[in-house]
Amino acid sequence: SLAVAGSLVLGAGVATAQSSLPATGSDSSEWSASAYLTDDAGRSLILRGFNTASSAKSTPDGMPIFTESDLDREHADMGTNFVRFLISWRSVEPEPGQYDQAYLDRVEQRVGWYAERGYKVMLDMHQDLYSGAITPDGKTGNGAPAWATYMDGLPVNERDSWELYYIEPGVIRAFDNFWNTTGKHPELVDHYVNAWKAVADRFADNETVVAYDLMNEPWGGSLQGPAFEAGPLTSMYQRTTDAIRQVDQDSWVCVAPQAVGVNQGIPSALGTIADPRQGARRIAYCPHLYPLPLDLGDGYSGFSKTLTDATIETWRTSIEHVADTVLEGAPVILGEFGLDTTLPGAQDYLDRVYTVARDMGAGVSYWSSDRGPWGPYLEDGTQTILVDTVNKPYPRAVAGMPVRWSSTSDRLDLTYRNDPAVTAPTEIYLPAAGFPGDIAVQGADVVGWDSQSRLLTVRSAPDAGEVTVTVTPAA
Ligand SMILES: CN(C)c1ccc(C(=O)NC[C@H]2N[C@H](CO)[C@@H](O)[C@@H]2O)cc1
Repeated sequence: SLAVAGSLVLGAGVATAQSSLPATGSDSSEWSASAYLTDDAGRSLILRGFNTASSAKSTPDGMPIFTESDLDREHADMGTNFVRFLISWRSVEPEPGQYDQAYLDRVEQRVGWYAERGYKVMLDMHQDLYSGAITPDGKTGNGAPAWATYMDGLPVNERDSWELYYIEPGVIRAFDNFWNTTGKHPELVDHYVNAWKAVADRFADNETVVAYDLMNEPWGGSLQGPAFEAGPLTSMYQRTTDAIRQVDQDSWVCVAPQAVGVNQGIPSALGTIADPRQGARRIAYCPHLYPLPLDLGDGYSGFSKTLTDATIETWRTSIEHVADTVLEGAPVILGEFGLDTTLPGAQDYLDRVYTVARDMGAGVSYWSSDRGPWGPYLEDGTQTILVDTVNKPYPRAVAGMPVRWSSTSDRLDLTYRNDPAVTAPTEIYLPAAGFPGDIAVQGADVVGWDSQSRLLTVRSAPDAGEVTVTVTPAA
């Protein structure tokens, strides 16, 4: 048990340091963050977690191959607080107009796992290649149900790499019918909109579900670029937002640009989305980042690194234009980024992207938690470099607007403009690796320390204005 006397937390070795500490040289980069998702207490959320999981694309019950003990391990090893949880239209609406409540029960059970561990959840209506129905074995694509898959008899030839199925005639036609580019199937987007409404109706009052990611990596079929993004994609997003708001006023609606090109840094032509809710908009922007040079296999080294760095900068400019201007100051969640962690320079790439995301104020859901060299654990459970990369001190929930923060393995510096209307404390994760013993806090009063979840909570005076908190191991 903890006895809290003033700003000292007795019995847990956490003290408010008196001496002034030199600021660490944090990695220089341009800070641009201006918007965050907030929790029910009004705190700015800094979200760090994974996509869970690609395995859900093919399981009969639509659930990821990811157990509650897998989540316990992720939480204990990395202190994550967020998940982009993959759901699918085929599972929500297995037959036209019939919503599978047993499936939503399974989703709600997983959401409960995350809730019990202090996570926030974004539900991702995931598709790749439109549907499992594009090939007879059902193993190539995922997302749409078979009844919504109209290829009009056009072929889907076998391809060596999965991405190339996107340009197969049958797949392009399935997308063209979904977007009603053919003029033959206006009902498909109607169904998609209403499937989302059914999901939102289930989770509207669940404070753990903080956002809905309306479509994974949209593809326009024969419509590409502005004709697609500013046309049927923006229209579907608006219709879905309007439908969700009929049942859920408070969850964030997250919209993503088309994947091809924008994942690699090309500007998006997505149109604005109006939010009919009472009060401030709750539209977020959820792009992905996959620099093309990294796909060529040279890793993050040499000329590939030069090109990748250029991609990251152009990508950031493009993302911030859409978030700040088109979507009127929308918070950003980097819905996906990742690489084979065994590639040369992988550690530097991971550090670079997490730094850029920090400075953009972006949440991050790494692709993905699935076992293998891309993820935190190999098939046999061995850790990859990702575990120590993610397992760093970070502020998870801030009682105001973050101005800047940085951390190393054994130090965290956070400056924020205190919001006197937010009474909940600021919450900071401190890994045992860097904080094995007593903890020193400068610049704020310690409210509590939870040694199980390794969460430090601190509070400033309501009139504190701009606050700088520094947390280090006690001398
Ligand atoms: C041609 N098109 C439309 C295309 C090509 C490649 C990707 C992709 O690699 N995406 C990156 C990762 N995202 C998915 C899951 O959302 C993963 O399977 C990919 O590795 C997307 C679309």
